[in-house]
Amino acid sequence: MYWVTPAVRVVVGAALFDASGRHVLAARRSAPEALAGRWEFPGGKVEPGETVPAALERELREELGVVARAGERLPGACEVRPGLELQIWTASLLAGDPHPLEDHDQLRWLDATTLDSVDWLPQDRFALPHVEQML
Ligand SMILES: Nc1nc2c([nH]c(=O)n2[C@H]2C[C@H](O)[C@@H](COP(=O)(O)OP(=O)(O)OP(=O)(O)O)O2)c(=O)[nH]1
Repeated sequence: MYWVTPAVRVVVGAALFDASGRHVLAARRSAPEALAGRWEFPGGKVEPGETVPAALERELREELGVVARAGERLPGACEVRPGLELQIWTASLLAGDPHPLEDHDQLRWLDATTLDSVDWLPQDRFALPHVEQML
């Protein structure tokens, strides 16, 4: 008798800070229908063989058209669904202006006073106190 540990796939979301470090980017999902209209940290699934920072930098290029550098992982994680774990990592914007190229229909830079002004996906809320401390 043996047990197989199910593989957990990571979704990485970016707490992307602007050059001043005083604003973080929130993105409003346009799909799928169940998530549309809710706000999240832009990102996506880590591909097999890819590191989490590399996935985060790739996703920000694809989704927002920007060059960003991954920083550190924020404490905690959330199970989006069985086998899928959401981690939030910091990222700094190196080049480009973010545009909602894929998966999102609105972007918003938030500061410490407006961080809670959007309708965050519940799964993302664990990261908000950590992000707030950094703004
Ligand atoms: N990117 C992102 N996804 C999140 C967050 N919070 C959250 O629950 N999710 C969920 C939504 C999706 O079910 C899943 C990520 O899927 P995704 O569609 O963004 O991933 P992906 O770009 O790699 O897309 P695909 O390979 O499935 O086409 O995680 C978040 O802050 N950022």
